[in-house]
Amino acid sequence: MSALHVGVLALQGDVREHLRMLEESGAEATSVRRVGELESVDALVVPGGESTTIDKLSRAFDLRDPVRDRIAEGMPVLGTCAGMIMLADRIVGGIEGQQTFGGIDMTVRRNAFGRQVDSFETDLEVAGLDGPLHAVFIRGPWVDSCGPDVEVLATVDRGADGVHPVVVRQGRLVAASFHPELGSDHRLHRMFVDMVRSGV
Ligand SMILES: NC(=O)CC[C@H](N)C(=O)O
Repeated sequence: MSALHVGVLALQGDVREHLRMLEESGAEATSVRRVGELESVDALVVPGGESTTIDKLSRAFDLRDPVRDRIAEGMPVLGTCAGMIMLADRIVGGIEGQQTFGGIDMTVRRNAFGRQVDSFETDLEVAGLDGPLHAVFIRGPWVDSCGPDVEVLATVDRGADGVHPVVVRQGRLVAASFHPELGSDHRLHRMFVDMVRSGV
């Protein structure tokens, strides 16, 4: 089996943790900071961190358009937390002028879980995974609305605040509101690596 090269966008955020998770899931993982590095990978992870910073740096490093082009060509991408925001076609609660790579027909709400509970952990049922996934949310977004081509793989029930998608997939783009790179559960990374390997 030939090696699968998965990059982690290394402008800001949880880069090292994703590299480790990907390696432990059977991929060869490298950080991506330059266009040449982007060209050498089969798939990309956009980590959690701060979406406004990732947006600004991606433009400063001339990576924004190349990432958008690769997404348009079908490169698989896993976006987590701020990375989910970067994959959204639309944002609520962004700062003035904030841009995304886009690709998933959804509107995400930044810092959606509110001040009291902006960081919390829960056990999530995720479609396709065997048993609940322990999910760490750190000022994460949720999906306010999404188009018909978006598959919702997990939701969180916030009681009076409603039920909101927190893991979604559209084609070869997967986005999660939380931080699957924290802890020791590799199943979301493995699902992504398997998806990239199988080419569907
Ligand atoms: N942990 C995270 O990635 C937080 C995301 C952050 N609130 C943002 O808007 O980018």
